[in-house]
Amino acid sequence: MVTLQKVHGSENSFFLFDETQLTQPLTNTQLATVTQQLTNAETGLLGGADGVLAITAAPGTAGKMTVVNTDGSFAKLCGNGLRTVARYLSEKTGQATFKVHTDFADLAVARQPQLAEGVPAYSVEISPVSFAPQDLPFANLGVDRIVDTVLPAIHPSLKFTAIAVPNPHLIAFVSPEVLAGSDLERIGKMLNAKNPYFPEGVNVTFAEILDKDTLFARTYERGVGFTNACGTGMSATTLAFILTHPEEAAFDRVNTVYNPGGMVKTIVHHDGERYWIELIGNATVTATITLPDTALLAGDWQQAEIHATGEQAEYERFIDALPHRKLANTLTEGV
Ligand SMILES: N[C@@H](CCC[C@H](N)C(=O)O)C(=O)O
Repeated sequence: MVTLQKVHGSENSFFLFDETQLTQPLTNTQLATVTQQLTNAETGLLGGADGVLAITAAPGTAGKMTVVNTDGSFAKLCGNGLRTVARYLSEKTGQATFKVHTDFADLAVARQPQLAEGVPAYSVEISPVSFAPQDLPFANLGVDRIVDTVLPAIHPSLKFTAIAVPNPHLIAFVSPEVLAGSDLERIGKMLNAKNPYFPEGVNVTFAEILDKDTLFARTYERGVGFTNACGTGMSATTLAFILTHPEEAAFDRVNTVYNPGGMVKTIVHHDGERYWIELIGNATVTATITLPDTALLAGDWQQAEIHATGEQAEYERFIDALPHRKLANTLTEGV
């Protein structure tokens, strides 16, 4: 038997699977298949999810996180997911601060005070950061760095910033009308199908500046489509905010980033050589699921024993009291 958790950060939802329960970890092909079966919105478990967070042993850290998108592609990082992995490993090991291994870096994570009664929170490091074309990667756009740049091949007037953190993000600051309009979906679909500009796809975020240090962000995700929130996207967007709007944002200052699934806090640091971002937000477990490992591999949910934790009601109470819920609800209608 294996036990999974259904988790979310800002309603960006995942199945968390600790593979140390198995005698040997799954192959990448098995993990991609399990992810596609579990997360499918129609045939998956509990209405599906945006991806799977797989945990394996990694000496010198509390564990390794592997992120698989719902389409079976592997992601370089996941910020909302890392908070839930941080919570899982914190509860498993009893540690409050530690490192989680990913393919690109060992990332510092820490337990934080609850956001509200029954809403556990964790902070996670988002890094490494790069603007280099080969790290995103991008090509055929006539530039070798995209910071506040009009890209006529993508949109006639929006100014874009492209940042790998290390997964790829393309960001534009937009008006409320453009935020609610059809450009985000059009650009997200174009750049995540076969295209000459971002050959491996890219997460596309449109953000509205609400105030000093305050944003509303919406993301069309690589390998997924629209999500309620993208943690690495909100982290990269905060860095883009500081670089492109220095009168409204600054390094080492706490930002609030609202999103369709809730809100997070972000702090961007720069020591002259490198950038890194602290992402702070909820790590919510909505259910635990126990099933035979053979059933998990076969995508057979009939023997799954599901236990709802009750945390979702507390999370919903928390977000219902947030500002900008009307905007969030309007954006998610019909998606
Ligand atoms: N939602 C995630 C990002 C997940 C990975 C993304 N789809 C990719 O392929 O880069 C987050 O919270 O960061």
